[in-house]
Amino acid sequence: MSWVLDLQGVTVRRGGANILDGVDWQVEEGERWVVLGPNGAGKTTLLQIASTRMHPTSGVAEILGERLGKVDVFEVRPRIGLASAALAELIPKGETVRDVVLTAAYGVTGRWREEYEAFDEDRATALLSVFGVEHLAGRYFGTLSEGERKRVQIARSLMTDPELLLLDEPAAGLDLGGREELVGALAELAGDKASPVLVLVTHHPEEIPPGFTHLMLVRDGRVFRAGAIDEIMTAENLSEAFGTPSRSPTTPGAGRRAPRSERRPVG
Ligand SMILES: Nc1ncnc2c1ncn2[C@@H]1O[C@H](COP(=O)(O)OP(=O)(O)OP(=O)(O)O)[C@@H](O)[C@H]1O
Repeated sequence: MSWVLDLQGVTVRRGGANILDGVDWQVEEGERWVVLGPNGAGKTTLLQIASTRMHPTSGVAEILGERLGKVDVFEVRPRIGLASAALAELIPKGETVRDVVLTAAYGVTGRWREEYEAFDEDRATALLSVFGVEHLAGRYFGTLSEGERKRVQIARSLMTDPELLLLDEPAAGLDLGGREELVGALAELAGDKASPVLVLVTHHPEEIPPGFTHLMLVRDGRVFRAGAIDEIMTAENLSEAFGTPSRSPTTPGAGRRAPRSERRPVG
């Protein structure tokens, strides 16, 4: 079996503490994962490993069949799409939206002297159109609303036609309407068989779009529960992972997935 992600005993040690602690995680072709957990649980660190931006202190991480530490990460990165706040900060505010997407073809932020083919230009335009922001192609990235920026970032993350797409809190900073729209766009992505393997990091259960198949709950740098989303998404598991009293985690109007023990039979 060739896994898209295969982490075995992955530990990351920083400042005298294990911020990831013995993480085992296997992701297969076609799966759509949500990584959910409270602030500071280690979700972003996990994506840093999965995106080859960080190496484990101990343990083994294989990404798209390549073992971290034994592969030139710059060869693997074009196969991985990433949208995160840290990456967004690197995008120059005076870059046009079209170039924000286009420059992903070279894995850079900020257009300089690279030459792009007509094919690249067409793909960038098509991706902006998929996320409903093609009318913003000529605008400067710094002038966009937060919701528009998120859509542009996801379009950018798909530019290299990646095999694995990692989204770190894509709905952070959005108002309710913006979040609803983004969740809808992610649901479409999840439902499209041509989409890459998806990993969505969030700490809000109500931001989980329909179509996601697997859930990992992280707590204190460890995998608390992981598996098929319908099995793991229970009120008990969520309250234990978040250390909160058991209650529905969904908010009115936003909820897509009530936890299993709270769903009512239909009909
Ligand atoms: N370089 C570092 N040195 C020391 N501690 C670190 C370092 N990087 C991260 N941490 C700590 O590791 C823990 C996990 O951080 P991480 O950003 O992965 O959590 P997270 O689950 O993504 O949190 P959030 O939901 O708040 O974004 C946090 O307590 C953070 O302070």
